[in-house]
Amino acid sequence: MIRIEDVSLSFGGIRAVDGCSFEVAEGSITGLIGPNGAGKSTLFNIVAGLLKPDAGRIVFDGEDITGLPPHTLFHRGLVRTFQIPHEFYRMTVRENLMLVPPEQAGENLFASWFSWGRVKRQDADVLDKVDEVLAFLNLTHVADELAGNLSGGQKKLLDLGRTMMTDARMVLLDEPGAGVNRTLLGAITTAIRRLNEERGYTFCLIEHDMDVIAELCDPVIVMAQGTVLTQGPMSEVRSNPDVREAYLGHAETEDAG
Ligand SMILES: Nc1ncnc2c1ncn2[C@@H]1O[C@H](COP(=O)(O)OP(=O)(O)OP(=O)(O)O)[C@@H](O)[C@H]1O
Repeated sequence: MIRIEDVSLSFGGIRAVDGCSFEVAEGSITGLIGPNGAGKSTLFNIVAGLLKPDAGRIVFDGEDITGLPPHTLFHRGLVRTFQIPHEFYRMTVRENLMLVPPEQAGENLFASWFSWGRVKRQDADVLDKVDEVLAFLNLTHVADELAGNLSGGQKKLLDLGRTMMTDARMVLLDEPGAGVNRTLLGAITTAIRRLNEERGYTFCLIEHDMDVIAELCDPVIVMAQGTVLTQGPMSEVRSNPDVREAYLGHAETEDAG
């Protein structure tokens, strides 16, 4: 579904992504792991249209999408989970979901925020879907709570909910488990799995929690020093000595530093 072809990007002298190639197959939940500084987030930002690579290309559904802006990718069904902008914390959970109905606001969340009156007039078309998303994610009981009052895990669920409002097909998730307690982590992994199995979403997710990766992802791509070190099922990746060395080598470097 997505093919990353020999992509490179340097920041000054640092080769953050260095000749990186892999594919995310349609219908998969593909994990992207690797030690700190391996280039995972930079690669995500390239795929999501936030950074342009120095070389290489990104092919989505057979079309070259390299360098296309996020709102164009959004309309093609490629979405990166949103960091909820601070202003949105002063809106309720329900209002946050109402801001991203499929055909308009997600293109530019700030634009929709400034034209809130217009968005509200579309309520009738959107409310059913909002209710469905709230129920799916077990957020109905906090629907009228301000988003800023949610726990970290609930905010991540709301992020997923906003993705669901967009009819996404391919979702890039950046550390869905970071800073989330175990109970809500279970809710998040269940939601990801259900979206994959029941709605056909394809996921590519960066995650440092290996339990989350082992539970959800096949295949797992391991990046180190800007490129792919190895890939395969978690059981294989876990026992690969090169992977261990990449992580340990990094830890030693950090210890030394
Ligand atoms: N905007 C930037 N300017 C300069 N250097 C950057 C920038 N963004 C990333 N880097 C560098 O590029 C390299 C790759 O960083 P990146 O954040 O992509 O790694 P990562 O695998 O996502 O790491 P982590 O797991 O810690 O998030 C690192 O050496 C980082 O310091």
